[in-house]
Amino acid sequence: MRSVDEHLTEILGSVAALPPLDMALLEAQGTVLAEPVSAQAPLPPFDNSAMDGYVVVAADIAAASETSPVTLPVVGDIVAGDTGVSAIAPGLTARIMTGAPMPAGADAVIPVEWTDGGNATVRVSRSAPAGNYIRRAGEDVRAGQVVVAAGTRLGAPQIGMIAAVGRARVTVRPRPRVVVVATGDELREPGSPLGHGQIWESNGYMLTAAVVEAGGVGFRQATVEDEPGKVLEMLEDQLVRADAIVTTGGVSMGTKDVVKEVLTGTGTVNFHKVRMRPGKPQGFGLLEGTPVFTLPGNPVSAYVSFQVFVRPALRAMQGLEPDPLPMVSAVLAEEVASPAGLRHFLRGNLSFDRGTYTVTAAEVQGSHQLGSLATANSLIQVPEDIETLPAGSRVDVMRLPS
Ligand SMILES: Nc1nc2c(c(=O)[nH]1)N[C@H]1C(S)=C(S)[C@@H](COP(=O)(O)OP(=O)(O)OC[C@H]3O[C@@H](n4cnc5c(N)ncnc54)[C@H](O)[C@@H]3O)O[C@H]1N2
Ligand code: MOO
Repeated sequence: MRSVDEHLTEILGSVAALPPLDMALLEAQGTVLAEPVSAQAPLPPFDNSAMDGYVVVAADIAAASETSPVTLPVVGDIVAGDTGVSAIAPGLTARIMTGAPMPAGADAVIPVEWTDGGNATVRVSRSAPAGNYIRRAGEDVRAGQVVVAAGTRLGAPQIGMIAAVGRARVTVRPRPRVVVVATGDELREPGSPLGHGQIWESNGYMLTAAVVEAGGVGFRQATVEDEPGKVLEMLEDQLVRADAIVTTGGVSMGTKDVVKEVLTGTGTVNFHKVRMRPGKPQGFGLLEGTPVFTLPGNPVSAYVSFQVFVRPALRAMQGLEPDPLPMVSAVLAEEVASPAGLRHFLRGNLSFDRGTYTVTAAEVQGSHQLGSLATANSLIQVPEDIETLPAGSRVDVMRLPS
């Protein structure tokens, strides 16, 4: 038996970040930036108006008030997108729109609400300091400033930022393409009828969805029978399109545990019992350089194994830190028991009330009981050396992706 940490260390020692690719900005959504993106020019690139109103020389309206407005001749309109050079002489004003460049000579913007909105002349009924409602060049981003650092996952704000500095393409680590393979003669496709002893295939769906949640592209492969030749052939066929392969089922001690049978010693794949529950039987290795994770067949075991071993590896392949799922410290609502010597991952429900996280373990914790996983929002982690934790104890809780 090996520990969870030993197994994870072997995995992380064998996977590498995928080579970077140049991608169109919108295609890169959800990928991880492999280069720092910096601004070629300041943002905003020029001083501009923050309001629809009038540009003035502040000193000209220093005495303006509701009771004694100042009237100025309006010499023109400056709208956003104006490229011509304009200037304002003292004693004059021009109408200006939000985002339009400040004309030379003017040093303040008066919002239209402080005026009578006049066309030929305008009455200004409030004074303003120099700089009023002017957005200065470079006050958002300085020229040369890194706006999105390498290693950042590109969400909507980062994509907006990169476009704002004029870039249409970026160098990113692509999403890892992960082929998910479910094995088992008893498995039938959801949507088809079941005979006695058969069940609908669910791990393939669940793990493909988990791959997507972890930032990868999931390809669910049609179920294969427990026939060694077919399983090996199918796995080898998948290598052309896979950055990683995840299998589920066929790794324990049964006579039909074909994944273990065909992969033991193939490439660098090896099988181990890991000191955890659920998820004890695990296999991992490289097949022609591609990481292969052979997860157990019990649905909750497969899911927990994915979160503990596969997700960190997929993060490393994207050039991210192989962090575990976000963890919080919570108070146990009820006592839990845990097997000696195993790290126990219990399905739980985490809630936050008046500054404290509380977690309640699901009533049933069998590794075949998917029902209690589908209603859980977290996994309580009980360390190997603990057998009982009374209500009120502090525990580490992993939040499941939502
Ligand atoms: N003698 C022993 N028996 C078992 C041991 C052991 O140490 N000694 N370990 C148990 C543990 S722990 C686990 S976990 C399972 C792992 O078994 P396998 O990985 O070989 O998985 P299967 O036997 O193929 O299936 C187990 C269970 O899960 C259901 N299953 C499998 N694939 C799917 C799927 N794609 N969708 C839905 N359900 C699936 C399958 O029907 C079985 O009920 O071994 C224990 N046995
Ligand atoms: O580990 Mo099995 O994964 O306990 O059911």
